[in-house]
Amino acid sequence: MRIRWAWSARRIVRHNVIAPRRLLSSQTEPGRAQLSKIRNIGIIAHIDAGKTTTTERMLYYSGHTRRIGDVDEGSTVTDFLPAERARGITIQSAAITFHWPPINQQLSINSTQALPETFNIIPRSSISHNINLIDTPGHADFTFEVLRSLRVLDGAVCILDGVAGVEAQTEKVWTQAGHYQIPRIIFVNKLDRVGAAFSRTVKEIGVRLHGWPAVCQIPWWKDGNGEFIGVGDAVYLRGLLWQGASDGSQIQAFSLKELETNDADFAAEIKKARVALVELLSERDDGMVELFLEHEENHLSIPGPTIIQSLRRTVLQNPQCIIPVFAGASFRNIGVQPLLDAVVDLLPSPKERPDPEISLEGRTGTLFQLLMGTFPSLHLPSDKGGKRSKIPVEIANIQACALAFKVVNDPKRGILVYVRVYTGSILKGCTLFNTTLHSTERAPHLFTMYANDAVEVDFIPSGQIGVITGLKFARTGDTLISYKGMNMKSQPPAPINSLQLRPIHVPPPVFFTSIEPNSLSEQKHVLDTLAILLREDPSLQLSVDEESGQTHLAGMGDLHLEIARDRLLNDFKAKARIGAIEIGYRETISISPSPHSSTLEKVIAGKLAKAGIAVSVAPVDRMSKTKEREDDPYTTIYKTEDGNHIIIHHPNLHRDYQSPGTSNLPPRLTLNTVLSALHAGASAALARGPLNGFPLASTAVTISLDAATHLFPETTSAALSMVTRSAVQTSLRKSNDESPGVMMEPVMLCTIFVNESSLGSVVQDLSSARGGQVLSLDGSDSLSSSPSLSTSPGEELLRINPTQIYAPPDPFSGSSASEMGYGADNNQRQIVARVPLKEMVGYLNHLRSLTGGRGTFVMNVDGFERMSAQRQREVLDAIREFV
Ligand SMILES: Nc1nc2c(ncn2[C@@H]2O[C@H](COP(=O)(O)OP(=O)(O)OP(=O)(O)O)[C@@H](O)[C@H]2O)c(=O)[nH]1
Repeated sequence: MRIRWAWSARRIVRHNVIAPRRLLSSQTEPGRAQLSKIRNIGIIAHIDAGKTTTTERMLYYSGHTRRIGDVDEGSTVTDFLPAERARGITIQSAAITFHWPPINQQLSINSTQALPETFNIIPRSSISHNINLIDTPGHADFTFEVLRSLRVLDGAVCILDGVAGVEAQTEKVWTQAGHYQIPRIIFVNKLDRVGAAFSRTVKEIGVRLHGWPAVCQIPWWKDGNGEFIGVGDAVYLRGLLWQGASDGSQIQAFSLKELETNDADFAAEIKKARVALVELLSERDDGMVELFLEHEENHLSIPGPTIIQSLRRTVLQNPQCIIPVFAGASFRNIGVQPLLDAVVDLLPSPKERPDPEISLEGRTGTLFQLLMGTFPSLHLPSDKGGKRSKIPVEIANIQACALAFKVVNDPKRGILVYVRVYTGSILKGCTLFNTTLHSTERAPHLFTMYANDAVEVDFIPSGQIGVITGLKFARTGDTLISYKGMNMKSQPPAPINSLQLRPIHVPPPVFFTSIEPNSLSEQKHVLDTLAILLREDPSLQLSVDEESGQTHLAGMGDLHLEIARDRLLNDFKAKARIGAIEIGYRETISISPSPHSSTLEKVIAGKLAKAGIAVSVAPVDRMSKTKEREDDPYTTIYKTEDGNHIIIHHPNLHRDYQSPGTSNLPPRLTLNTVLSALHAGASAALARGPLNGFPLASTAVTISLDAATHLFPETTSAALSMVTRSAVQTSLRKSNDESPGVMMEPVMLCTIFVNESSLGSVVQDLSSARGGQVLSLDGSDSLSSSPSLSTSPGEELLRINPTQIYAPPDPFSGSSASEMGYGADNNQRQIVARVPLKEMVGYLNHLRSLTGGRGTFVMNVDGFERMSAQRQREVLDAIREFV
């Protein structure tokens, strides 16, 4: 029988429904969708696993596009930047909204009506859901793009290439998603390719992703070992056959009985898969044990929807020990509709997610704690004598709180700020306070983004993802608050004005390039464009070299900067010369000279400005051992990614600027503006070291600001910044004159995966030719030392024996352990090593040549390390030669 997908879903529903129910039309306008009918999901995977190809099918089957976009032709919806289309890779996360099942194909329940009692056994996927899909990039250089997206996801689909199996980048992103407690399901894609090995991939899931694969579908090969034509569904006990050369919307469903006549081996394997699935679920879910007993211990008689319920319960467990696995080949249009059903059926709605983490004045807690007035050690002005009213007014006034998780420059609509709302609703035209930039701006227009269409909406409710246009400042990663009574000139009271949703740590950039506008008249356009790039991607950093006047753009990897360069020159048509991409070395000082005091008295913009300061500098590891107290209200500490500390003592100025102590400040200055000025001055001085002009790392600057001697009625923030910069520069020079500083180089923590047979040569190459330090081989010690792949503190990794994992045999390989990739020679080994970044440039090609193309690796910045005099000379000679 040939059927459309939704009809087949209904057929199943009909078999399992207890009471009759009406088919009703549904009101599914996205802004009003009930929270339980929203899925905020991401697609994560290794580069080229097929994320974009799968996304395009999702949009097509959901009815949001009329033709299937093709990555290879450059006609996809989600990869919309010219640079992405040219390279066929995803760089920017794009969030797209669609409905699944399509509204006109659902077994719909009027959303205003109470759900029938039997709802809990109707698959959720019978009813149209609002899916917000975030496509994330797969390349390691864009890991922070992935991290930023992960923060707003409620669930994720991990796509694996059925030929390559679990790859290094997948493992990394999988683990990061685990840190955010994001429930995940897996789609084994590209099963149409020669060399596809479903079974081996399933076993790799168990071993490398540390969860029990729950095989929900098995591949269906024509005549048992021919072309990939469909899947065997272990949940609903049926075969689903896709017709070749069609758009994949026609699927033939075969019952087990039909299959037993036509393809008995396949039917037998589906039954085996069902037995394995029920057994696996019984180990983790009491509900399944009960069902099993209720159905007289017959694995095959348990209804499909109840299996889905059990799977859902296990997927939502934290940590997630069971990983549902689905099969397909998106490019051949096989397997995408059941995957969409699984998204709706198995992944959580926003209300099933843990309360989001926030930070407030450096303390962490959850948003719910804040809203309920139970946030730890929170002091609010309305607290009287330590007694607190139930929900303090400062908290009750929070009308909405959202995370700007992505800023995109759209050629037609201008800057789009993608937000996820966590509480309240963002209303069209409301005033938003940006707690990162401390700026207020209006949100003139709100949109829901469909595949090729933006629909203007009046509000973005809690749990939803939407787009704000017309914002002038908001950057990727900023927290936005709507606050009762706030106008463009006011802001929420402290500490609400410091609220940060799900803050993430971005490591220091380790590559940089110089940018010079072709002419003076081009300068403004170049700088404006750079400002947009930085709003989009705060892991890019911009600085101006004081001596050469050159602008430097720094980033996470060479591809990261290459893309920025492409966007600057090609998308924005900026006319500038861009230098070669180089490694960002640092330098540090060796000794701490005596403290230095300085006063500035100067006419700035026609007005006398006056300020004084006292500073001292020291290498961080040789700082005085008296521990600075972060909660001391008279000391403010900033720590930068480069390992620099800026410690500001302000003895007679209490940090809470609402306290009477602030009366020591000059007119128009608050303590916040004073601290920002000192921080800016010190940071500017640290941007260029006295030894070779590299930025400083691991350097501590201690600033003493005595209100009585350093502040005057004429003190301005510009004067404070200038005097601080010059005093810190003088101290750094003094230190270097007394004992020359040292250069530092970025060192990477690398996790490398190789076959047993190449282990020796890779380790040898790392330790002798590249000056790396091998920290561990496999084993738990490697995991504890590798932040990219480690679990959260206290979390134990599940170690799974692959022979205990059920997977159907691969027709193209034998079933012995060795042929499945678990024999002596093919055994995957993991090496964790610290290696200087310089030695890792172009490493992938070298690794491939050492491992016959099978080795993969991921790396993170582990910090900066002092260089020996010899290495320092070599690097400087190489740089000079290059220049
Ligand atoms: N044979 C086959 N090729 C596929 C399949 N899915 C994707 N491809 C091809 O694999 C290549 C990569 O696909 P993409 O969809 O761009 O992969 P991606 O994961 O989005 O890649 P990035 O955006 O670079 O991370 C393209 O050439 C696709 O045509 C599949 O099911 N079978």
